[in-house]
Amino acid sequence: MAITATISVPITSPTRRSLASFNFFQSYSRSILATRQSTFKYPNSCMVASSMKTETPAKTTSSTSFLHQKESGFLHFAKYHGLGNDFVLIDNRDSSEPKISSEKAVQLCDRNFGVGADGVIFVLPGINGTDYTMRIFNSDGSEPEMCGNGVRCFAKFVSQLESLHGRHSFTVHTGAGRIVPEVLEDGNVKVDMGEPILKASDVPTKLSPNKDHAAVKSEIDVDGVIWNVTCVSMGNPHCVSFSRKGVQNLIVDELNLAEIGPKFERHEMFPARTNTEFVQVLSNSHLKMRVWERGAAETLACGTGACATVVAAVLEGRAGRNCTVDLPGGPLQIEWKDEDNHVYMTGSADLVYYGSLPL
Ligand SMILES: N[C@@H](CCC[C@H](N)C(=O)O)C(=O)O
Repeated sequence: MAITATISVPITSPTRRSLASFNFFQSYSRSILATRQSTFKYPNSCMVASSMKTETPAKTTSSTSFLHQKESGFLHFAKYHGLGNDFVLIDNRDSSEPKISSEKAVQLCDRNFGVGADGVIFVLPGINGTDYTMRIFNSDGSEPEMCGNGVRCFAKFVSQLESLHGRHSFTVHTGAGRIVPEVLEDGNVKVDMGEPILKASDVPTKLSPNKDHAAVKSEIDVDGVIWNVTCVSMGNPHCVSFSRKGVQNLIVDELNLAEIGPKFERHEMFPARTNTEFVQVLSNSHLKMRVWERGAAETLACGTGACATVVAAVLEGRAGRNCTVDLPGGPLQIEWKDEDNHVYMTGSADLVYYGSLPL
């Protein structure tokens, strides 16, 4: 099969993983049409959502951009990552149905035979009064309700599509309800992730509630080992563990996630499967976390997981409401605010490259 792919690489140096993806194109393409470009091109905006808030909303007037190419038969995408949790982003603003199927998303996410990513994210028209809708397929093709690193990447992608600069925010409809990302002056993204769901049956978990309808520091038998877990939903389900029988504070680097992660993910106590966070407390405001994601295996970071971790740490009395969470891919700042019960996540989201593939 003759495949023609184009890639535009931003001036920032690509990560180890993106180089792998770049190599994929090199080996699979009969011709590579585009190489490095030294500046981003910000196109004219074709759709700016009504409730979008911008401070100093400067719009450039440069004519075309890679992302606005519309040849039929080609899928144009941007590859982004949030702390190494990487995604293929697709501009789907002209239709409320995703441009590709979940099966195709699985192929794209394959790190050997595809682009390579933890998920595929679509920017769709807003519903219920929001500016946009975000949908996502995990790398196994399942569709989660929400993705924290993904929504930061989504925000940066929308900023590029709409040529927005300076500080600005917009509303995003997700399976977890209305989420509000705000792109900050320094390029980081702060996201109002809404309220955590603690009622055990809503997480969902079959573990018996033991504190205000929530499962907090509950015992669970995973293949003969007794772990303590607190279950939290950030729209998607999380099971957070700081300890297991005989070990009061986990040393997360010692854990074999490839072995234990799948056993949590498909444990009978989690009817919708679960994401699992393994957490080491470094101080009252500093946590170290590794994650086994539902539908995506171990990833370098998980935004909803970091939020669930801070909520669980507060519920177990292990840390305060404002924490830095160190993930294998880098840090996230998480605050569970007392005043409004919302969780706020701040972190980076970076463009890796643009690409095209035949559909
Ligand atoms: N990595 C994401 C979470 C993605 C969804 C998750 N795998 C699920 O199935 O719930 C994040 O940053 O939150």
